[in-house]
Amino acid sequence: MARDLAIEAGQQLLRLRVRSGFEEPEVLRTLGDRVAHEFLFSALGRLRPSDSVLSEEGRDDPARLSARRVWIIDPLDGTREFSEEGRTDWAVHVALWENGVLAAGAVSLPAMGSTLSTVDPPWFPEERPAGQRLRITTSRTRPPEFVQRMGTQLGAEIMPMGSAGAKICAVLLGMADLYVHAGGQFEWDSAAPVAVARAAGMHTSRIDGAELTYNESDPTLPDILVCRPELSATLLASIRDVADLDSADPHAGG
Ligand SMILES: Nc1ncnc2c1ncn2[C@@H]1O[C@H](COP(=O)(O)O)[C@@H](OP(=O)(O)O)[C@H]1O
Ligand SMILES: [Mg+2]
Repeated sequence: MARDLAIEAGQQLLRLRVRSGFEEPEVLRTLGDRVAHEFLFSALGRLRPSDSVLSEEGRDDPARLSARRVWIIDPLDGTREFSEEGRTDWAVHVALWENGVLAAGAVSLPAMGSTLSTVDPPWFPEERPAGQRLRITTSRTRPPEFVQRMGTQLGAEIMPMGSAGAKICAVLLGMADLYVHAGGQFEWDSAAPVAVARAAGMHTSRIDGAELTYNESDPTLPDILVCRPELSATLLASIRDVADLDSADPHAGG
């Protein structure tokens, strides 16, 4: 169901882009957030009336804190990129949190014509090609301040991209080796792609190695590392070297 809903919301967003054009990016961004949220929120209300919903675009209903099942959705992740003609790095995220764990999730990448989900998580090759440089994907507009130092230390290539979901899918599809973010983010930015990444066997954690947890009373989740499992120890050590983890402000936004 998460996958079907993410696909349908994505189709609506593609049609909206065609109808509106790109002359007024701010209007397109506002409409995109609203159209996708309204579709998902009403579909979940109809299909799963007893469940709670935590959405980037909705009011935070405190009932979710005592609910057994909570849908954590980002109706349009990569809103900025959605409003730029020709860009494909935006996504729809639908995740189900159940009794403390992410039970299911789907990320649709409508402009790429693809959807990744926990139903059939992508397979990734057991080994990276020998001698290949590491590829770090990170935010186009708000990369962590330490990412250039990390790249230098690891001799890695930096691949800026929009949307947390699109970046995690890039790692899952072998287009990048890791996604790192710090400085601010929310549960809806990562819940669905992290569900898929875990199902595929990827490492997912905070940048200090702590577990990512969802449906917390404060939905901020400011930093994340997603990578191939065999890289996690090296990457967490590199982040410890180049980032000032003690001064990281968990409530930084922007
Ligand atoms: N410093 C920050 N504070 C709050 N949210 C942030 C952030 N940096 C990134 N994000 C959010 O994380 C998502 C991916 O960001 P990016 O494209 O820069 O990698 C975006 O979601 P939305 O597009 O749903 O708003 C963006 O708003
Ligand atoms: Mg988002």
